[in-house]
Amino acid sequence: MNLCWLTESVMELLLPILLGFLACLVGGLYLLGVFRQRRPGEPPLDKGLIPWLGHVLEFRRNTLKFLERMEKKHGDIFTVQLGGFYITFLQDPFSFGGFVKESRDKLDFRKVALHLVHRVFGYKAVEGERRIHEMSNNKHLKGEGLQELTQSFMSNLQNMMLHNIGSAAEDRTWKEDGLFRYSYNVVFRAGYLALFGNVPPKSEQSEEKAKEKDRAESEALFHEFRKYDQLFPRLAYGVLPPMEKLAAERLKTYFWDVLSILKMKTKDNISGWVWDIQQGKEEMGIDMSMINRNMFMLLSASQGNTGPSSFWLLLFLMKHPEAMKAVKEEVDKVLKESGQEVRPGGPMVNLTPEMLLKTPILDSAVEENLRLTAAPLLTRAVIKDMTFKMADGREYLLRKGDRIAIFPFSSVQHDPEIHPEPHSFKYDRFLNPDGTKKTDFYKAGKKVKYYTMPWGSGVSMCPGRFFATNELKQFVFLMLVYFELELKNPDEKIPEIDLSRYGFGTMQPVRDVQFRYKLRY
Ligand code: HEM
Repeated sequence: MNLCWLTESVMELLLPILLGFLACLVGGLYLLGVFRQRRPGEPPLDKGLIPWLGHVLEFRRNTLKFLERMEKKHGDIFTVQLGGFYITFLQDPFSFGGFVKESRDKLDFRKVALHLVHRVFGYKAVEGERRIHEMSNNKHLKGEGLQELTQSFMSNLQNMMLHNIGSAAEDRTWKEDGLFRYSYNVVFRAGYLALFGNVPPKSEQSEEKAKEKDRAESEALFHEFRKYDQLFPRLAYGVLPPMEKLAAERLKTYFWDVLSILKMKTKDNISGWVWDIQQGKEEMGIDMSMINRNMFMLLSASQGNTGPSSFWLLLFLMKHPEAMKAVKEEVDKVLKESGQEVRPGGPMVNLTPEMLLKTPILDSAVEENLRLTAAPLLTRAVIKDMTFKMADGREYLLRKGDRIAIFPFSSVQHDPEIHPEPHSFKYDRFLNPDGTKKTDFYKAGKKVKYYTMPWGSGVSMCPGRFFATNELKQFVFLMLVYFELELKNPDEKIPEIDLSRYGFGTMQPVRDVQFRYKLRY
């Protein structure tokens, strides 16, 4: 009798614990994705062998190869498990319209972006702030605002590239540098100064001193930025080891301080783009420390891709003499028509926004360069259960809480049907025989609307694309009109790309390439 009572009491005590344990186990298995099955009407599901992680290791190792493998296995739409997320990849470019144009209440870009910017920049976005960005983007990264910014980039570029040219005999000797280091350094610093402002001169005589300070401060900033840049992909994936996590925290604090509102308000020539965003946020009552973090985001978005892109562009031109010849002839012609020339002791060449409109060959080379090296992953959160319609009429169910993504680098930019010999740099790929811009590209006999997407598309399309294009063109233009360039080893192969950066914009090389330059005249 007593024993029975004891057993009953123990059971009474244990049952809730057992049930709790069971619930945790089921919940845990659920989170690990063990119960997830493909439902009728959904795209093929591939969870991978490792619970919760799914395919994330292979995906991170080489996104391009992984997606090619999945496409071969499942076709042009499939869902894979990646670190706890279920992401549907859409590989059919004809169906991109449904991704790009779908309303925000079904497919939302913001949700994905907010998660990333919090992890990478420590920034928490505030309801209603997007309007401030949109207004500033429209006013300062297009039209007249863009012209002003382009002009400001030009004078800062001259300061970075040409400050030490004079009549010294040294100018006529070859200088050697790493092409990646040189291009990224110069374009980053000129872009940063154009957007975030210059050190103000204290008197007439000290203008040169102020320029010198601009060079020194921007050099220090670039140095720290490169450290952050190298941590970036692993920081974004949340896989930094503890020591590097500490280093990333230290770097974040450095940038929040250097780019802080207080420091910035001591500068001259702050761009309208940065100023309006900062003012708009102050007026909204957003905390100063958050605005400082936002400034770091703007620095990273605006400077993280343009420098690496300028490196690839110069390298491709140097490796392809026929392209170099065509671009050189074009820039020399535009310079001559503007009535300017490069001569010893003469005024610096000023490349105006009007001159930048007269370079179709360089435009095509820039576009081709981005096709080969810009590899963003475009992702949207699925906000509610929905049906996704493919261009050929197939329909697939997408689940609330999942994500959908496109990786145009593989699905269009390297598709041999759309771009024959997709791994080759063909400077005139985006030129019609009559010299106008080529926009007609075909797959299976049908015209492809999204034939290259270095800037993303739709709501999240890069607002800085016109400025970035101008920056690339200005940099190459000055390099070609002022300098003779050559690779230290003309037979050197184009370096492989660092695969860990797939998905984060412009790719970087695994190693630098040495080059030499000296004044042309
Ligand atoms: C070659 C240079 C550049 C490339 C390849 C590039 C590419 C991109 C891409 C692919 C995205 C969005 C991707 C997505 O949908 O998630 C983006 C976003 C952005 N870019 Fe750029 N970009 C470049 C230069 C610039 C410059 C110079 C600026 C500013 C002056 C800039 C400002 C931004 C901003 C603010 C965003 C975020 C937009 C948003 O939140 O909606 N970018 N960029």
